[in-house]
Amino acid sequence: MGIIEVDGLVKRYGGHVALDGVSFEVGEGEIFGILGPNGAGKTTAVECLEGLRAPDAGRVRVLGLDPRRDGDRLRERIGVQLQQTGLPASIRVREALELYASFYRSPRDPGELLAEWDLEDKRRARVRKLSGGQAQRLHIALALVGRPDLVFLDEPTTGLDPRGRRATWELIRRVRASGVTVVLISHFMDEAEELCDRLAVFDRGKVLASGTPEALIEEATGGGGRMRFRPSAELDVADLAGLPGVGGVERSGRHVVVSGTGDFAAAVTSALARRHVLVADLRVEQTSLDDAYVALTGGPPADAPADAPARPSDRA
Ligand SMILES: Nc1ncnc2c1ncn2[C@@H]1O[C@H](COP(=O)(O)OP(=O)(O)OP(=O)(O)O)[C@@H](O)[C@H]1O
Repeated sequence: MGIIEVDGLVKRYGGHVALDGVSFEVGEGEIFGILGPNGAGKTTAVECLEGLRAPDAGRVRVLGLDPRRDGDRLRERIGVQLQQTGLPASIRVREALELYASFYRSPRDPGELLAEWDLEDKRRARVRKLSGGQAQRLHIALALVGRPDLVFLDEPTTGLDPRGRRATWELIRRVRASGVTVVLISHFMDEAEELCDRLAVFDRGKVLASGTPEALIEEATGGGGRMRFRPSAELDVADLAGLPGVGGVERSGRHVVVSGTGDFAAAVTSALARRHVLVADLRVEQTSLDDAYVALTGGPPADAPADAPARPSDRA
């Protein structure tokens, strides 16, 4: 049985269909990603899971409970990271954790959470004075106070610098390692590929695809990768197009870009060697979740911040 089971979920706002027969399942101990462009229905789906919205049709079970009927019991066992906590602006970090702890029968020790989320130095700081990264970490710590079995993290690394993002990824992995199932809403494809065991791509109220990042990449793009290089001598690109596994060859300025599957890179390398052509600036990239997302939704994440870190490529 899944920790979350969603089958044929429909939610309308007036005449607008926000969720149009959504189905997916989340297994125990997974980090499950919910991806999709703005307005795809991600928040609406998560709100239905948390019992905050009543579905118009379909079946939703979270930890074996019906979120609408058993909302109180469910909320004792889930943690929700909110972008805005609605905390009084003058409250201090430690007080916020103590306040949240008071809502639960057997809460985590606030001091332990301060240490775990690197907020010890800030325990007496007012919440409104925290930096973006510190506030983000506090919001996650608050979601964990009640020892949840399942936690919903909404864009947990938005606004963090690259080091902060990696540190947060590590902590999210630790949350999972402690036995908590994680549902992660994200616009960052590198983050989803790095962290998620499985994920669902939403678009216009439907789930376009779900599965492991690897399966999604394979399904949406056929897998494979791209090779980009600058040849040392004139090269007839048509010669490369017929090699085994090669799907496409194009010129990009002085560079040649070859895409393909299987052992295409080895075939291209030996063809070049036979023609005594050397390569410079060689870069080989595996097809990424970003490519799969673009293939599925027809565009990049609509609101991915312009300074979103580029996906690291495998440089040969
Ligand atoms: N309370 C509401 N009343 C009317 N329409 C709403 C309401 N909430 C959301 N919608 C609409 O439902 C659709 C799905 O919205 P939702 O917030 O679930 O998308 P999302 O995928 O979370 O988007 P984002 O990435 O921007 O947060 C959108 O078209 C949105 O405008």
